[in-house]
Amino acid sequence: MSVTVRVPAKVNVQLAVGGARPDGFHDLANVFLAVGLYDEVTVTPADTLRVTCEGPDAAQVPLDRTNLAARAVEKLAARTGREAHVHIHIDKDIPVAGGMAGGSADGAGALLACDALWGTGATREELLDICAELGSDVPFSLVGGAALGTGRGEKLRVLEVGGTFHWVFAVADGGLSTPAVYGEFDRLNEGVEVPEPVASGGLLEALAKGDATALAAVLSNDLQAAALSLRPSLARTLAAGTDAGALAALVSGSGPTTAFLVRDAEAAVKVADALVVSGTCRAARVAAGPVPGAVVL
Ligand SMILES: C[C@@](CO)(OP(=O)(O)O)[C@H](O)COP(=O)(O)OP(=O)(O)OC[C@H]1O[C@@H](n2ccc(N)nc2=O)[C@H](O)[C@@H]1O
Ligand SMILES: Nc1ncnc2c1ncn2[C@@H]1O[C@H](COP(=O)(O)OP(=O)(O)O)[C@@H](O)[C@H]1O
Repeated sequence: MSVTVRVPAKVNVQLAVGGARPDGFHDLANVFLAVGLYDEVTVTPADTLRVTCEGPDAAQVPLDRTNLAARAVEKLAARTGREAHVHIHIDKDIPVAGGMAGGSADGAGALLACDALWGTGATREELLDICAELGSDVPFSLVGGAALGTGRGEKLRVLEVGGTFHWVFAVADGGLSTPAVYGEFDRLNEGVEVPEPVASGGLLEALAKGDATALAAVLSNDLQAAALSLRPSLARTLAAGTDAGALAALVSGSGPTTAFLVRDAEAAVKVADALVVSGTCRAARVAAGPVPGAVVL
């Protein structure tokens, strides 16, 4: 018997970053939107813990115990007094190290899949606690939809969204390390009093109304300057998307994936084609959101 869970990628429509905390993390006002690009995680009983992965970026995914899906299963097994003896298979469509929380998606997916496989009876709160231990973005991968993440991003408040937003994602060659981008943020802000991160009222209103034009005017990412500093060529990708008619362009989270908000599904195809023709990215993907978080198929 196997259980398969489907988990979406995310884009940060606002990522407000505070100064570095004593524990090395940064306080955030992180407005997440789950979008329809998915990984599927399948767990099957086995003699030992094993991870396999397929998909265009599979070669970049670690298959040892550092894989977030393996770590999630080990944590759930330890908490519920079981052996973590499962084969985890990841069918990966989310770009790796792209600022779209693919590893977090696999962690949340493996957790939910093993919870169902083993019938642990863990509460939603217990599963969210394990997610928060795994990484700042993992709780949102479980919950999906749209949410404001505070603390290091793990404390979630679900947000109402009044419509569907259409996006194009330009996938870059190679990834960017999340700690390296936060480190570059600190370097760029040396000697600066970084303000407390606060969610924008206008942005929450635009989300609630489902108003893409209003959302486009207020999208923001405090990590964008750091990502561009480490990968200056992303400026050309951002320009190619806006030249092609995107309402707005920004780096997705820590990057290097760039995200383009567009008016509708038709505009998405046009902007994606133009991005590919521009030669400024490896691939362009079309997706809409919000979509639900991790679900058992
Ligand atoms: C930037 C964001 C935006 O949603 O995601 P990505 O764009 O990378 O997917 C997140 O903050 C990434 O969350 P996640 O990838 O779960 O990070 P974690 O595993 O918790 O932490 C990895 C490292 O990132 C840095 N980090 C992470 C979160 C945070 N609030 N402050 C930090 O400084 C720390 O250096 C930490 O050691
Ligand atoms: N299941 C997983 N899928 C992808 N990457 C993983 C996974 N488990 C651990 N990792 C590690 O996490 C790093 C960040 O990957 P990912 O979560 O895709 O990007 P990001 O943090 O930019 O959203 C990768 O470079 C990889 O070493």
